[in-house]
Parts: sequence; structure tokens; C-alpha cells
Amino acid sequence: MRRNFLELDQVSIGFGPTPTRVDILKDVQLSVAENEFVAILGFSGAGKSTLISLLAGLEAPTSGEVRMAGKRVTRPSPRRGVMFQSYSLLPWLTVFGNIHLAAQQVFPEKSKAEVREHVERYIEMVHLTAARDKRPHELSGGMRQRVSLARTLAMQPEVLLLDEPLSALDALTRAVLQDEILQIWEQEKKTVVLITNDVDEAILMADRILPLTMGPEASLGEAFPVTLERPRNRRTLTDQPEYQHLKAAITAHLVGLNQEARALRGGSLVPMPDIAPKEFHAPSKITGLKWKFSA
Ligand SMILES: Nc1ncnc2c1ncn2[C@@H]1O[C@H](COP(=O)(O)OP(=O)(O)OP(=O)(O)O)[C@@H](O)[C@H]1O
Repeated sequence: MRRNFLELDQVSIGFGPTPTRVDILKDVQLSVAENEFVAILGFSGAGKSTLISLLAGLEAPTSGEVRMAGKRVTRPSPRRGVMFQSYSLLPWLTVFGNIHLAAQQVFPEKSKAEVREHVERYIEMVHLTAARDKRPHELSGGMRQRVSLARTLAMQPEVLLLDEPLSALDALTRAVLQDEILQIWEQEKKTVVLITNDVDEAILMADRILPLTMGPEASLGEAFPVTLERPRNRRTLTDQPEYQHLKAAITAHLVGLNQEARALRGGSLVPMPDIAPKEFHAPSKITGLKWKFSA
């Protein structure tokens, strides 16, 4: 197991022209081990998707370096599979077609029969064999997300970057997909970075939880290791004292981050001048659809 498999080294990123640019992420330090499952928890707008885009090579840092297996990441690669909240499937292609298109591009050396077999294997893995020939509009949200997962997995990436892939799903479908992702992670031994805003999801799935501080200039805070035995049973997990302590500690930490950010914002508030509005004359008459004002 390589300890520094995926790394962010003093990474900052900001958008817009230099004079007005504000760093969304500042001096972010992250080191993910090979086969590790890391969850990043953060508030909306903190910069979670930006962080995933940096790891994927879709965005370049303003300063610092992104590395995978010691090599600088400068562009996207099929070695890092990304799955976003929106499934972005091609609507004119079937389940098979969507996954096939991705697999074909990554494995041009495979024969037609080999690619087909490869695609069928991933369709089966996400339990979509019965829906193989359906188009995205004929599928439920959970099924579409499964296609998206199968498409990402079919490219056989070493790293899975999951940007809140389950947050738009109902609780039941979400639970089923969480279990499927965990099963696949155990079977295929991938390195996973999961972005989530759900503390329970993070504890259920991750080896380590890293909260992202509130933006701008967000960075990764204190890590919370999750040593709960695997496979974790969602029904009995909440009864375990370790789960309860962890959840309380993470929640308190997040509340603290929120209060800190509010206090910082409060300090920079501009005092409003003490002025009263001018006397306002309400319209006296209405003619047709037009207001008629008295002089
Ligand atoms: N390409 C871009 N150009 C300008 N600003 C951007 C760009 N990408 C992100 N931002 C800004 O960076 C900040 C963080 O965005 P990001 O999407 O990473 O947050 P997030 O934590 O994923 O939010 P959410 O949970 O709501 O999806 C936001 O203020 C956003 O407007």
C-alpha cells in the first residue's frame, strides 16, 4: 500500500482576474493512501467540487501541486474516474451503449467481443442487467446513477472520485447504492475520495473523514479516523459507542466551523448609515392597469 498515492501539496485555487481573485481553496494538504476510502465533508459552496476537479485534473491549481503515484497531475486521465451528482448520460444511448462508449475509448486494443463482455460484467455488477437496453429517460434516478457508476468503473480507474453522487436520491435508494459502492470498493480495491454533506454516510463508508473548512480560503481540517470494523452494518452501527462518539465529535466540529465563519463574516460587516426613508405617497387612484399618482 502506497501511503502518498494521491496528494494535494499546498494547493490553492482561485477564479477570476488577479486583482479581484479570491482563493476558493487555500494551502490544501491531502495525502490519500492506496486503497484508502476517504470522505470529505463540507458545507455547500465551500469548494468540494473544486477539490474533486483538482484531483481529477479538470482544474489546475493556482499554486501547489496535485500528484498521483508521485507524478504531477496535469490533465484528466482514465486512471481517475469521476462521478458527479448529475449523471450526464447520453440520452440517445441505452444503458449498454452509454457504458460501451466509455469502455471502447479506454480499451481500443480489446476486440469487439471483449469490450462487449467487459461492459456486460459492469452492467451486472450494478444490477442493471434487466434494464440493459433501456434509455436514460426510461430509468429511475437511482438506476441512472448506477449506469453512471458502471460507466466510471468500466474504465477501470485506480482512483474513484465521487462528488456527492448519491445526494439527489431518496434515502432507500441511497442506502442500496452506498452498499453497492462499498461492495465494489472491497472487491476491486480502489482508492476512493467521496465528497458528501452527510455525516452518517461518511462514517458508514470511510476509513478517514476530513472536514473542509468554510470558504473562501477553505482548507482541510483535523482528520477523523473511522476504525469501526468492516463490513459495517447500517442497522447496528448507530448502537456502537464509537459511532456515537464520532458522530458527536464531527457534528460539534462542523458546528464550530460554521460559528467561526459567521464570526469572521460578522467582523467584516459594514455598519449601515442611520437614515430614514423619505416620505412616500401611496398612489391615490388606479386607472385600468396603470398607477395614477397624485401630484
Ligand atoms: N469555474 C469557476 N469560476 C468561478 N467561480 C467558481 C468556478 N468554480 C467554482 N467557483 C466558485 O467556487 C466556490 C466553490 O464552488 P464549488 O462548486 O467547489 O463548491 P461546493 O462545495 O462543491 O458547493 P455545493 O455543495 O453547493 O455543490 C463557489 O463560490 C463557486 O461559485
